[in-house]
Amino acid sequence: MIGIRMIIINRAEHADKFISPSTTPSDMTPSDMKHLMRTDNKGLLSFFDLENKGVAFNHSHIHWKLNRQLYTRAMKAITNSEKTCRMLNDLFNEMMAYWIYLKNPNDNSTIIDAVAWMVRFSNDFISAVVIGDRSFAIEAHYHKLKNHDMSKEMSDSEHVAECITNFVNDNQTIFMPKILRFFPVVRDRVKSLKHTCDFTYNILVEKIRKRRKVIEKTVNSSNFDSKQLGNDLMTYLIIANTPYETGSLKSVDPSLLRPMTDDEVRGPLFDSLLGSDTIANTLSFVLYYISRHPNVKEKLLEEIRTVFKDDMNRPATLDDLNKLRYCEAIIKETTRIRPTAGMISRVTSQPDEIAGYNWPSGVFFNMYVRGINNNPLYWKDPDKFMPERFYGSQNNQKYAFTMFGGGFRMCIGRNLAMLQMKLLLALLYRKVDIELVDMKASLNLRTSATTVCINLPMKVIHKNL
Ligand code: HEM
Repeated sequence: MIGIRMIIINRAEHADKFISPSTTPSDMTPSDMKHLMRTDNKGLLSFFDLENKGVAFNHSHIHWKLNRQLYTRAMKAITNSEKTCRMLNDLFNEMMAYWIYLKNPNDNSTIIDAVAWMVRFSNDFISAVVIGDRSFAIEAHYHKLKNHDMSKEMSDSEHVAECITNFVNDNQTIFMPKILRFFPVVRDRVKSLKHTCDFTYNILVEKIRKRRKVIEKTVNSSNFDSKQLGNDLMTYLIIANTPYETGSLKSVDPSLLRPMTDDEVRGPLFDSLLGSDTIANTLSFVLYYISRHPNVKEKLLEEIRTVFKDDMNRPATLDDLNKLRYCEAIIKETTRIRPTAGMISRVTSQPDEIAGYNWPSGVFFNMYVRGINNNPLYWKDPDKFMPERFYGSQNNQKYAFTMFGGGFRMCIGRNLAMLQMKLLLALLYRKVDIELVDMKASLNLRTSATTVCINLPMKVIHKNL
């Protein structure tokens, strides 16, 4: 990256040294926690108001710790819930209806840009479960494709989806040294990203204000019961440090023992929307690899038939989730070969010996996930797409496969992401077949801090219409 010295780690056995362990007691001080930060904060984090907000980019140890605890607690409650599965089924039915409206009149197929639809689906799903308030990205996308007029709510949803994609596609900009901000090419990227952030922040803050009012009304009602409060991240954040908080917080800095401001609540919600885009890109890669491997598709269909038996119309449930083992293996194998998060970064917080050398503090390390995931040292026939390799204990080397990072800063949304990806894959292949429009075309990729798919033309063939 321009202006930044970076040490690349391409051996799994060296990663453990700079990816902090996740077992340190929560009352340890920042200096006890080694290498917690992802960047040295000389970039534009404060310009984008990310420096002490949320989790993913948070550079303030005390704010990160508070957000991480609240976020983790909410994700546990949200992920293991049948309500979450129901939302997924409902959104799937909605997307399927739009694909049928868009069907070619001469046959049973619809041509889609799989990435665009996966982005909208994930956006709606993550908004519904994390914010507790659905957005209208799927519906808005359909109307956009049909050139229909849209309500403000709908065009806002479509614009948020575009903003999130824009942010994820160019997130390296926020790490650029401040001095480069005024350089001609960088200036335009910073401007575009600033618009992206401001627009999305405003939409989120508007929703937070509305929710505060609803919560106030609920808790002031004469027959108030805490179960009436929503089971979503936004509610958990709004009631944190108020008498209505249900769990306790560990070793939080005394200055943060107060209700969070709207902008503070907005932080983890913004992180979640970014996570929705990561799901969408991972799913797009999964669809691509399944189309390229008919034998894998056949095994997937077999698993779907076994799990759903004769009823291909019933909603998918949490119970199905645990049975979809091959589905999970396909997702992991896709990620091994083509990870969306191809690098995991940390900055040394104190002098340390890493990969056989002594380093001072402040050194920027990047674990080259894609290289390690595909290294023949750890993987037999790494170029072969073989989901079955994730069945046994083929590889015991820690960090030989990394999908969600590790240590204190491991992905908070990993279980929710897996839930969405597994159930959606099963629902999709139950109802339709999906093929690449051009089997010879390679993936159209863009790599920033993550690798994304720019577009993916696919043909959806509707079964039983
Ligand atoms: C397939 C989907 C996803 C993948 C592959 C993925 C991957 C990752 C990776 C590699 C990291 C960095 C971990 C590290 O530095 O050790 C991360 C962090 C994070 N992810 Fe995800 N993620 C996904 C979905 C999600 C979702 C759906 C959410 C939220 C709803 C989410 C929320 C976060 C947050 C908040 C962090 C920052 C954690 C911290 O800094 O403490 N992710 N993710």
